[in-house]
Amino acid sequence: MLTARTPTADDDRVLAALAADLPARRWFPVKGAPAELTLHAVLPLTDPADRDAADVRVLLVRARAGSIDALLQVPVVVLPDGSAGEAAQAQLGDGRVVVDGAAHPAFLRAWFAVADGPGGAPAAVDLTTATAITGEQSNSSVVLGAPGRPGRGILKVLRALQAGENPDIDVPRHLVAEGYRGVPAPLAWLEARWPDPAGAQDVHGYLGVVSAFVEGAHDGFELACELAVREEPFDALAHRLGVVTAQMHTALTHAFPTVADADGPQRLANAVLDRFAWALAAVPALERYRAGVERTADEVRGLTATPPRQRVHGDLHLGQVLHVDDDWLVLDFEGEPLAPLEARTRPDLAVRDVAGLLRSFDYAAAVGGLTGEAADRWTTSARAALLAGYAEAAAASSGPGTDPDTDTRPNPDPRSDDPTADPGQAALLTRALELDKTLYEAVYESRNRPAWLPIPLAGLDRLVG
Ligand SMILES: Nc1ncnc2c1ncn2[C@@H]1O[C@H](COP(=O)(O)OP(=O)(O)O)[C@@H](O)[C@H]1O
Ligand SMILES: O=P(O)(O)O[C@H]1O[C@H](CO)[C@@H](O[C@H]2O[C@H](CO)[C@@H](O)[C@H](O)[C@H]2O)[C@H](O)[C@H]1O
Repeated sequence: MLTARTPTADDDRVLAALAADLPARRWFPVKGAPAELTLHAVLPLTDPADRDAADVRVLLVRARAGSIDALLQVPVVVLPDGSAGEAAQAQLGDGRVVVDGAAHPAFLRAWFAVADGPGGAPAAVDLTTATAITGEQSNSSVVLGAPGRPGRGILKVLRALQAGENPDIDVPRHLVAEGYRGVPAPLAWLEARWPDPAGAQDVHGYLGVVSAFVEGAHDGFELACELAVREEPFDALAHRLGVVTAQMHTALTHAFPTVADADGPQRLANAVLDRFAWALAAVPALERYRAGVERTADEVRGLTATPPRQRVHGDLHLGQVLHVDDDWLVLDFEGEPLAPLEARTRPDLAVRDVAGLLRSFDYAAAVGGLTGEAADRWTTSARAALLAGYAEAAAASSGPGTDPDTDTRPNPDPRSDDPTADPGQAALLTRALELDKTLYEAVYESRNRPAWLPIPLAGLDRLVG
């Protein structure tokens, strides 16, 4: 466990040198508006026992703008000028340069020296090759080890730090402990203690995790977009994804408690209205959907009940699943990065994850260039396939180790103890959670990728326009 220290004048200097560059990073949570950056604390990672060790530090930078107040992890390596080549991120003007730490060998060696877990020090992971992923990510991932060689891992440097449990590490650890094989196994993780920006106490949380690297995997979103570009159906893949999602939900009910919720319909209706108010504050153009959102919330209040709440993925979309060997693996149990941790670890409705995947089909169709009827055709059949796969596997899960894609026995009633077994109620529940997710996406896109805001807006037109 690392412990933070108070920043020195030299740390301030490093941040000052980086200040212009940080807001341009994909993971920086404030886009299109100036953010106030302050150096909150520093986690020293330089090995004090090694006189030749490189100067490795993790800056904990507080970024504030409007309603956003995030504590960001910025790992850096400070090197003599001329030794960093093209990788230098900023000059300190005193013969030293600052280099982004995330994929730097000195940072990785120091990281593994203090990490915990079955792949921690001495590292079972090959640190001689490190390649940063350049993707649409809220965090920064670095692939460790060379292709086709043993000891490959993927380090995820969590960018917006949260105190307490980290579902992205805890959930896969629990699932693997349960014998579930649908997630990459966590190999090493790093925890730290830092002063709470909002209080006098120190808090503790995770800085990152290394998971087993899945060789030859295809990102689900890229795969779906490629098919959409060629107007080829995603249906078979969507069906299997529905199966895998239902199996993940079953495994989660074994690993974590479930909670019956007598006030489920009220709670969900209020949550949709709260989500709308939150989204409206960030994207005033959403006002035109008010009547439709309120109508949906009223319909939800009329549900007889909602299914028991359980641990869920929380932000399931095609970018969180990997296709490998004709199957899907699920990643990134962090939940919605814009939500507080407490909300992300609460038991929730499993159908939230199904709704997340359904939304993703709209994104894949749009990014793949499909419009009008072609987009409708592509998404409608993918949606039907996903829902069918999910329902079949939910039914099959009542028998041990069953898989609907290989099991030939007749299915028992999928939701015999589920109050939303009525198809109309189930469809309303899915629609309400899709609406909730689409409102979230409108905020996410307006903050991160304004050019993509039309995608959730088109979704809102369809759901409540
Ligand atoms: N274990 C893994 N094996 C192979 N690739 C992975 C693995 N974990 C993540 N990736 C790749 O890294 C990308 C980002 O990972 P993810 O955990 O979703 O990060 P973020 O929370 O920042 O979105 C994924 O879309 C996937 O392409
Ligand atoms: O960074 P995370 O993967 O944890 O999730 C956030 O970023 C996602 C974008 O990368 C965002 O997902 C939205 O865009 C996806 C395509 O890039 C699309 O497949 C999803 O359906 C859509 O919600 C996600 O919402 C956000 O939390």
